[in-house]
Amino acid sequence: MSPSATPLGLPTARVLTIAGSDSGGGAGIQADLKTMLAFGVHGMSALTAVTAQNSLGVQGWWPLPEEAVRAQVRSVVDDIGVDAVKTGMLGTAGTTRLVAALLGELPSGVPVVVDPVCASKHGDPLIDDDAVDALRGELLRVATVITPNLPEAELLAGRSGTPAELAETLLAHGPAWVLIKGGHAEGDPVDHLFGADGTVAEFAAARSDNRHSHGTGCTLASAIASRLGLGDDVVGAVGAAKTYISGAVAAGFPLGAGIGPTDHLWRLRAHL
Ligand SMILES: Nc1ncnc2c1ncn2[C@@H]1O[C@H](COP(=O)(O)OP(=O)(O)OP(=O)(O)O)[C@@H](O)[C@H]1O
Ligand SMILES: Cc1ncc(CO)c(N)n1
Repeated sequence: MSPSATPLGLPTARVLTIAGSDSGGGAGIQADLKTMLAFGVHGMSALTAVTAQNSLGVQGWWPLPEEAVRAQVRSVVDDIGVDAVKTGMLGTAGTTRLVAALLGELPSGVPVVVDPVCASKHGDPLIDDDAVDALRGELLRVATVITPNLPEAELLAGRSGTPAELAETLLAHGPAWVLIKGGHAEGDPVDHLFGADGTVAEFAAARSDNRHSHGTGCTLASAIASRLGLGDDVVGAVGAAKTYISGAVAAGFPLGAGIGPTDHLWRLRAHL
């Protein structure tokens, strides 16, 4: 669908990310806004937490006051408006509950992509233990699509199992779609999409042996939100996002001594 087909007939879509900051620039808000730019949409942000983070791991994180999160979301929604929303690191149980409530107040039909971020690529926690219940009990039900990786799907489902079994448990918590990402599995990364309406789809790609894959989850979810904001259906949006993340991982580059970022500009690099 062309960008001129956004709900308000605007030349682009307005997409809001509610997420944490990654000082290293590869994940979080920074990845989200870069991805949105690459998809030609207008990216906006509500910051939930600040992390001190680099290619080696997360050295610390600090939540923002809930009042600040509420004010950022309201400022954007009340004036500029949103065609799609993506959530990432929410950090605390209180912020998770607040964001669920704010998303419940959105005009009906605004797609919401929930990336249930629990840990960084290095396994460093990005969420308090007691926030998992809030994620499962309050955030999933306001989501159009949730995008857990395998460990997150098992944590939220409270069990292990095949992607189909995990998705069945997660769909019971209320999201319309569950996309279980395969980046953590052996072999080529296959992402499995399940709809509450019974739709099942698989998105496969060749595994890139590039280790510089910091922020893949944030990037994929923001790409899905961007395409949904532009009017794609969920299957189309996930397909476009998968193509984008596959190219971005393959082009990821070595910044720092550990896991570097993906290249959000990989499609345009040759033209710069
Ligand atoms: N090495 C790889 N090659 C190609 N695609 C990959 C690779 N690693 C991950 N992906 C893809 O990236 C997307 C994100 O998956 P992943 O499981 O890495 O998410 P994540 O763990 O939430 O990421 P992060 O926590 O780093 O943000 C998926 O579409 C997955 O298939
Ligand atoms: C701020 C932030 N959000 C999400 C992730 C998950 O990759 C990360 N590493 N940092």
